[in-house]
Amino acid sequence: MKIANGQQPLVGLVGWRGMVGSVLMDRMQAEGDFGLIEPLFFSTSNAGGAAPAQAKNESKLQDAFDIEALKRCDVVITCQGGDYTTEVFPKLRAAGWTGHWIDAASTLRMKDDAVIILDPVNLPVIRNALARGGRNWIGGNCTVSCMLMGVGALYKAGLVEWMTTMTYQAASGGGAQHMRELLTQFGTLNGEVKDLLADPKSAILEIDRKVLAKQQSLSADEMANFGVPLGGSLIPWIDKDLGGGVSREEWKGGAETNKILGQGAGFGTAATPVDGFCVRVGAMRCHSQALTFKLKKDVPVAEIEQMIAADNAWVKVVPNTREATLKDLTPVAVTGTLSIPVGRIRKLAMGPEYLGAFTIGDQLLWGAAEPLRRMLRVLLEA
Ligand SMILES: NC(=O)C1=CN([C@@H]2O[C@H](COP(=O)(O)OP(=O)(O)OC[C@H]3O[C@@H](n4cnc5c(N)ncnc54)[C@H](OP(=O)(O)O)[C@@H]3O)[C@@H](O)[C@H]2O)C=CC1
Ligand SMILES: N[C@@H](CC(=O)OP(=O)(O)O)C(=O)O
Repeated sequence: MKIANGQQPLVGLVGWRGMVGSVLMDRMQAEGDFGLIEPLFFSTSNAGGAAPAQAKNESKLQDAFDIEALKRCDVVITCQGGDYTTEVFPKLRAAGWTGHWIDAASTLRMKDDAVIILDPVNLPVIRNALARGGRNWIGGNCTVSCMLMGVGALYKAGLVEWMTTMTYQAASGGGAQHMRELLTQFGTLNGEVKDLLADPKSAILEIDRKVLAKQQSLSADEMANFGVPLGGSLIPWIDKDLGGGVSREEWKGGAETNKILGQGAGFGTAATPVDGFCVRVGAMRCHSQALTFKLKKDVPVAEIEQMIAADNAWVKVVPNTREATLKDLTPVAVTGTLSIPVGRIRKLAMGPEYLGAFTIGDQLLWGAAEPLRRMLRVLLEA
């Protein structure tokens, strides 16, 4: 990125103190990104307040709705959410701003002039768009990004005829309040049967009955975010109802996977069918997925494992044994790391072209923050 007078590019950060934004700040700090930019911190609630320690010359928080302040930036990175993007982005472009917009929200993902960024998977798509003057870079859906970081190799090799993904998505996907609600529910349920649990002679069916009665009588406040109990249960619907029995999260699986791969928006002739069910479970911040592939030909499992393992620096093939699975293929093992384990890789009973796999990713890292900071690096190196 060429900046006049050899100065460092002015990078506006919006949403930096939220959950995704805090993970982004940590990663930018860890990777030395702040050494390469002049950060300008924005706020929707505290303009004029003190910017965080990473600030250099610009020590005051700017108003995130001030178009003139945003226009100063060479790059804006936002994790503030879709409502903010909907309100501010069109005004900023209408005001003639030609800088780069990097965004975690889904609002702009399917726009023709936006690229869904996941550079270990689609750097050629990103570079192509950059060469054609692209300016809008949008992080993908967390589930899709984590899935492609794991098994993108099979798509790159042109091996996938179709894929189903059955997801087990963490509470964090709904936001910070959802994580709190899940933990509060677990605490409430535990409190309900604490005495019985402490007594090894108590009847488990009595404990079960009391837990169910509590789950079924939670107050509206205790399930304000999920709408139903999640602790000790699950919710097989995520995001809006698109009609036809399809949830928006499920639709994103096909639409975004194909767009990331540069195969159109999921419905063209070049598109690979991707579909399945998205389920919220009581995990904290890792999304897990059971995948079924129909391959275009029979490829030996050892060859598939090699392809997956060689695809990028973060994917890790977990041997399909009970011991390795329990050790390395759980949300608890993956949380807080950039590692994308892919395990349970085996041919299914339906035939040699049917392949099963299970993968997990931290939905705040590869699922949200990491592709954003890596896109900034792509721009800085361009
Ligand atoms: N959560 C997720 O899993 C994913 C989220 N995204 C996208 O990122 C967006 C932001 O998500 P998320 O980070 O979870 O949202 P948060 O609610 O954690 O943060 C959003 C904003 O809320 C304001 N805020 C108000 N109170 C607080 C507080 N107590 N602590 C921190 N911030 C506060 C901050 O703005 P201010 O400083 O201006 O007051 C902050 O930037 C989503 O709307 C979505 O578009 C994308 C992928 C995954
Ligand atoms: N919908 C995801 C989280 C998310 O923010 O997705 P998106 O960026 O596609 O809106 C989940 O609930 O797990």
